[in-house]
Amino acid sequence: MNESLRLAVAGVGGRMGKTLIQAIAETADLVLGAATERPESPYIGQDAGATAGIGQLGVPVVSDLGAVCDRFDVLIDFTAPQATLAHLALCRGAGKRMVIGTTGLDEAQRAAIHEAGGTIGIVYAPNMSVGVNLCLKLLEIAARTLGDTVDIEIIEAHHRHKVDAPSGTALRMGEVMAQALGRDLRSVAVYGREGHTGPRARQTIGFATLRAGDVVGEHSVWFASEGERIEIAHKATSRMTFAQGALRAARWIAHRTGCFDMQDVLGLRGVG
Ligand SMILES: NC(=O)C1=CN([C@@H]2O[C@H](COP(=O)(O)OP(=O)(O)OC[C@H]3O[C@@H](n4cnc5c(N)ncnc54)[C@H](OP(=O)(O)O)[C@@H]3O)[C@@H](O)[C@H]2O)C=CC1
Ligand SMILES: O=C(O)C1=N[C@H](C(=O)O)C[C@H](O)C1
Repeated sequence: MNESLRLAVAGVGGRMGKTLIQAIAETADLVLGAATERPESPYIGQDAGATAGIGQLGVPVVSDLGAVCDRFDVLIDFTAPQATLAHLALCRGAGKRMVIGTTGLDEAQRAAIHEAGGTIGIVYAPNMSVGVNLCLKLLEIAARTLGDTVDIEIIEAHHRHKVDAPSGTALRMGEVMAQALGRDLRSVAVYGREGHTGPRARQTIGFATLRAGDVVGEHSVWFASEGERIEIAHKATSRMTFAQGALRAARWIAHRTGCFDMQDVLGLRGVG
């Protein structure tokens, strides 16, 4: 009989951390081996199941990931950039695989993750939902087909607690479309407009950010020309969709080395 894949979840007190604990507890082939939080967190010492509101799982929340490295095979990390980088160093040293969902990382931090893929297996994606990853493929095809005949605008909305903007997903959407169009996102991105902006330049890719209430995550891309507009949109209504994607990624990376994203996990790379 196959042994269960042992997972660790970092940031169990967070919105995604709690959802991940619930998802793992409902899954037969995966087992929670370790759970972490910040040293100052009130959840330290509590049972991870209690933290997630599902009763006892027999896994205490600890602050030192290094001390529990022998209890898991894959770490799932939806925390914050600095925490993720610290966890990356530990997992690299201990030869543990990672699924990273944290957004808001700078270029150097992203490069460090890709570099660690030379040693361990990592799935790193700003959005783990199947729907969003399918949308990324549709956006690539739409951008390639419509080319310079349309204005492209990305609109995203999230809950009031989100700390980074634009969302990691919106930025990835911009990267995918810029690449399909042979543009460099760093030179064509426009992050909001104010005052006398002048008319819009065709090559630009605009970003608009909304933060309000409890919105889980919504992304919509406009391809607009004179006389018509195409919209490709995705609305997440439950964080469980991200958690299920992360578990799928954990199973997929369990026996691989290298840095991948959800396009690889879902077999979408090179499609279209
Ligand atoms: N890729 C994807 O599909 C998705 C990505 N995300 C991203 O995931 C990240 C987390 O989102 P969300 O759950 O909403 O955020 P939360 O702020 O609710 O959760 C993050 C948790 O990580 C904890 N944390 C911070 N530092 C450490 C540390 N050193 N060790 C352990 N835990 C730590 C935080 O503790 P404290 O609050 O005490 O600081 C908090 O409990 C964000 O970057 C978000 O954009 C979110 C959803 C989907
Ligand atoms: O912070 C969130 O909540 C989310 N963050 C991700 C992002 O920045 O793209 C993904 C998802 O939309 C939810």
